[in-house]
Amino acid sequence: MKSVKVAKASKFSLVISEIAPDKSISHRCAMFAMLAEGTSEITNFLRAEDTLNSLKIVEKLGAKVIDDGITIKISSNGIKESDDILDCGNSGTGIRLFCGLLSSADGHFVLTGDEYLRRRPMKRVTLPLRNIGAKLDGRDNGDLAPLSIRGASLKAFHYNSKIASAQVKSAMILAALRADGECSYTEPELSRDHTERMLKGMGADIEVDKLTTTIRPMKKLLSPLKIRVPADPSSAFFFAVAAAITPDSNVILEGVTLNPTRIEAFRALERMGSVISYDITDNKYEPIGNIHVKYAPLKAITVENNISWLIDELPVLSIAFACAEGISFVKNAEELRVKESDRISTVVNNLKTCGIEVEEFADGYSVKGGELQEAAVKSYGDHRIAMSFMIAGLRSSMKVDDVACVNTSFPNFFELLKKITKIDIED
Ligand SMILES: O=C(O)C1=C[C@@H](OP(=O)(O)O)[C@@H](O)[C@H](O)C1
Ligand SMILES: C=C(OP(=O)(O)O)C(=O)O
Repeated sequence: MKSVKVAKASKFSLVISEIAPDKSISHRCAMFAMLAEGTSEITNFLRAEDTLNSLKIVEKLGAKVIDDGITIKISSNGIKESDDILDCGNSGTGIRLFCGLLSSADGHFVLTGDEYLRRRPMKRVTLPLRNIGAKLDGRDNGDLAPLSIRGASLKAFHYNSKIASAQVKSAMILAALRADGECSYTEPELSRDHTERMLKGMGADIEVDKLTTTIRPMKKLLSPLKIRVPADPSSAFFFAVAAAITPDSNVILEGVTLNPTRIEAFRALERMGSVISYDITDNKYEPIGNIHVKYAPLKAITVENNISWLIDELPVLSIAFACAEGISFVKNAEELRVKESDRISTVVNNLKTCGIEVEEFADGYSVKGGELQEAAVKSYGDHRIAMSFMIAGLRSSMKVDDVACVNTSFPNFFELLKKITKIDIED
């Protein structure tokens, strides 16, 4: 799929029940099933490239996976050495969490990924894991994939992380489950907490006290997961912004996880003036429900706190900034530079191409609200950049090149966008 042309939209009113299932939770379902005794049963698993790669890896590691198209059943008899490399594709979550899971497994493993993933930093997990005895290596002294792991015994640890990263935290929690004593992990700001919630739900001995998670090693295998994966708020947010920038529009996004560490972008949109309500309908592992977003004129805001709670949504939030009155700022967001693309420069370059005044800083950018111009922009191979600028097209028409990357997280994005406007896909 080479490019997409998105036509300017007129007002719409939609209820969307088919938002892509949560990517973070789906990865964890596949991996955590390997720690359980018995069969985990997962419905609404995200069938997108990133998470299907994790599922394939789990199979290569010896798990039995039965998929009837609705429920995925995973049973494991311990992690086995694979006779092949383990390809995480585009997924930072995949590769970093597998580092934690495999550090103590019996055998030798090689993790790799696509050209984008092979450029992303891995020292954030390989160094702390090496410090507790893991035998991990890779290019640039363990910073770049392909990574090789020789499973080893791990020492108990107390780790103070300098970055609020759920991927690092989860890798260390997975390692801690098999370390030789009680471990703790402290982060500077709470990052998404699916790992803690899900593993606790499976019976792991994990306690969370503000920014510190204490983990006692597993004495026995955990209980299997029985879970329906909720919709992904990071995917839902594209359609929240669609309604927020299209006069007289509104959207109801159904069955989304309302985990407080995941809905900060909706809170930011509320601060900008959108009318948003939340309605909890379920609560297993975490609160789940519907989010209703109504158009209202937008005003500029500064986003600088709890950045990890909206890090993936910042590209499309920036489209809302471009449609708001005043200058919005993103600060403390240097982590954006090490995602699938350097999202500070890719957002800034594309907004400039659309005639918006922007300024780039080391840790963020500013966006002066104005009129988005019809333009042709690039995805830089990054799914969130591709989808963000397709949403910008609802305001001004837009051609976005290189959009196959959308399949990493949200394969039915195009189908849903078609409910709002006309799109031409060039294969
Ligand atoms: O743990 C996770 O599932 C994720 C954590 C975040 O990355 P960091 O841990 O690098 O902040 C986020 O950007 C990513 O999309 C998913
Ligand atoms: C950063 C992302 O994912 P990952 O780190 O898993 O590649 C994302 O989905 O925006």
